[in-house]
Amino acid sequence: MIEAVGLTKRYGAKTAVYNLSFQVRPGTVTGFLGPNGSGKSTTMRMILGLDQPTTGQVTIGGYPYRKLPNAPRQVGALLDAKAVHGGRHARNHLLCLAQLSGIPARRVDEVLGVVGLQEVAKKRSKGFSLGMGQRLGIAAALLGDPQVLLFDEPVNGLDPEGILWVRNLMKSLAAEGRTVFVSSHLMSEMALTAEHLIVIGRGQMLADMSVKDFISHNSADFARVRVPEGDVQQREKLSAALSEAGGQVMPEQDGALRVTGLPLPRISDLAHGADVRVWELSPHQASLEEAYMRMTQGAVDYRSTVDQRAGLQQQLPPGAMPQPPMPVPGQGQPGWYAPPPPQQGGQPFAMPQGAPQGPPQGTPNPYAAAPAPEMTKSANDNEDAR
Ligand SMILES: Nc1ncnc2c1ncn2[C@@H]1O[C@H](COP(=O)(O)OP(=O)(O)OP(=O)(O)O)[C@@H](O)[C@H]1O
Repeated sequence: MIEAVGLTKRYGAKTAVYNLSFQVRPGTVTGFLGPNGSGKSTTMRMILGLDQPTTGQVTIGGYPYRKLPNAPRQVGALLDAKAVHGGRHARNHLLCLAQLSGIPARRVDEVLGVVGLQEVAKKRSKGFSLGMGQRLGIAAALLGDPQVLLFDEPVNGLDPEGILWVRNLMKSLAAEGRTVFVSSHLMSEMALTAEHLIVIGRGQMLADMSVKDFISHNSADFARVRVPEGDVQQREKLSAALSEAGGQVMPEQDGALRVTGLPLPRISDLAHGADVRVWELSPHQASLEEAYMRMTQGAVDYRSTVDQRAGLQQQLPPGAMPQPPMPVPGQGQPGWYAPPPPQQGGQPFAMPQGAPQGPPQGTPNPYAAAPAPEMTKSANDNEDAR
């Protein structure tokens, strides 16, 4: 099991990870989600002892990585698929790693088979495609047959078949009782791969719950109702009738109304009662990706100016109220999104039991005063910070 308690990492003035507490349990795939720059890689580096936490701690099986007996046999990781000696054959690369960790050479051929690189085992890795590089990185992670596996964005650059392969590999590793921690910024992919989710934004915990709970909390049913095109009066009349009956009504980009809190037959009756002609009345479910985007909306560091100016996010019809962004815990933003109450096995915005609930004493929350940056950051800022 991986356990983080109050994990915080600062690089100078930049706080990459703030007060993260979570557990990653064996026997399941745990997805680690967050937008670009949210602190996933930094967290993984701290788990692997490649970066020292500023405060807090993270352990694997009760030990910090650097104190873990026979670490390469216990923990395998794919952090950066490009971090290989490009001049070496794939097999030689793995052989070097195996020798360093006292792993027998036959295991190299085994893992080359597992990742499907036998045919190119004697090719130099600098000629590898991104997908082949990912496979080689996964092979390296599997070398020591470890019980704990960390994969940072393992499906990057893979084609659909490769993505399916990674998905099944992660699941089978977990089914063997291993601890599998996989980072991604794609909710849709994680929903298919993981059983448990840890979602962070700007280095802070946004959700720690099972995928099942995430789905039931976030994919609310709603109805879409459409009146004859351009008939604003009819639409307003219907909207008023539905609201009066206790429905929540939101105008959509294309002029339809999104209604929650009322069953379809009731909506139909209310429209009939209000003498409004309906062109469409259909049931829908908000997608998980949508829920994830909403959850991390206030915690995105890098956003296109085109996105902001032209409003690539859904354009609302005249008169509609835009939704304020999702508050990041500790940022003190007013929020419309009330996380649902904790349920069995699910703790939105929660810390695992026994972990500190607030920031460590004497550690001010670096996000408390800083509002979410409105301006676009360039990728160079990111590089400079490094
Ligand atoms: N060595 C470093 N020095 C300074 N800042 C850093 C360093 N490493 C990371 N950061 C900053 O910390 C923040 C978190 O970065 P990190 O790479 O952990 O995020 P991430 O969630 O893995 O992002 P991505 O999905 O883009 O890989 C970023 O703002 C990044 O610029």
